[in-house]
Amino acid sequence: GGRTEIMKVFITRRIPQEGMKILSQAGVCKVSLWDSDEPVPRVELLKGVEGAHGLLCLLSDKIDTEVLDAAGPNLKVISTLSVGFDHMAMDEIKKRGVRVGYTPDVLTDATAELTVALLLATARRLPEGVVEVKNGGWSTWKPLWLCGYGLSGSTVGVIGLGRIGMAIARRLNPFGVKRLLYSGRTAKSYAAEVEGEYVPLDTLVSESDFVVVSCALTPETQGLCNKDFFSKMKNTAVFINTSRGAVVNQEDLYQALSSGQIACAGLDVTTPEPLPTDHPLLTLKNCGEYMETQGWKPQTARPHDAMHVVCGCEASWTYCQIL
Ligand SMILES: O=C(O)C(=O)CO
Repeated sequence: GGRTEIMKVFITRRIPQEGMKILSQAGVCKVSLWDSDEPVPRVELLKGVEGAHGLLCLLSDKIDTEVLDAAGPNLKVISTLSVGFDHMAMDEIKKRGVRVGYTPDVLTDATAELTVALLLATARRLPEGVVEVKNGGWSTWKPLWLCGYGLSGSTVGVIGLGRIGMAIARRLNPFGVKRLLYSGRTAKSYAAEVEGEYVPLDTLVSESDFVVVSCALTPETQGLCNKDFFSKMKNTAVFINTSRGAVVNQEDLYQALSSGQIACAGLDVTTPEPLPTDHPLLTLKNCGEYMETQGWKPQTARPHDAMHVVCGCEASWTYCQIL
């Protein structure tokens, strides 16, 4: 047999043993890694990739021209342990003939479950309820206190009906959603399964009671949710983002929440992540990164919503029927 060229592989974080085993059993890799649960510092990344044939990176590593230059001409393949790949300069990587691997689908169910959890928690004001139970704010049951927003009979708008958007739509529909709108670059044939209506973004934003962002971060979606966007939303609308922080202009979101332009927001993603603990968004009761509103106005709740109170064990109350 011929000589086997030894491939230098740099890994930017401590990864599961199974992954390390695959690389070592291949018998052709000389692996070095940043052996920590914390992101590799930039200088160490630049040093670590030097002469590497392969790079295994994470979301937190910006893979740009500088990193590619530092790696040099050996570099053949980059794998990212992530679903998103907005942290990588794809054009530059392709130009250099470097192949890219990623891990689509591993987080589809998890992200969809998290999105539903975040949506329900935000709309039903769970974190606020927990705080009120613990701090004694819950004095007695009050019909108009901590009113929330209901999915039943609502219009849900999904921005980006990809794998994750579809998984979210499938899970939300059984809650009695009346209309499922979606927007994106193209209409999707598979949207029929969730009775999704392909609409222009403006229509989605102005007609939805829940706006769910599940698109990729691209130059087109960067800062998509801005002042203009929030100004078109209903005052009673709930905003949920589980995509990327940079899809949202956070100053504009803060204004929309603090002025009562929109009802509340649940954020799984922010810029930066996590937000500094003194960030204005974290001062709002109507913003969950979980965060609900100083600007909350019971009179803006739709009638059936005023009938639902979430606080401690008290889950709901409906109009009395005459028996
Ligand atoms: O894998 C990704 O893209 C993620 O956002 C993980 O949180």
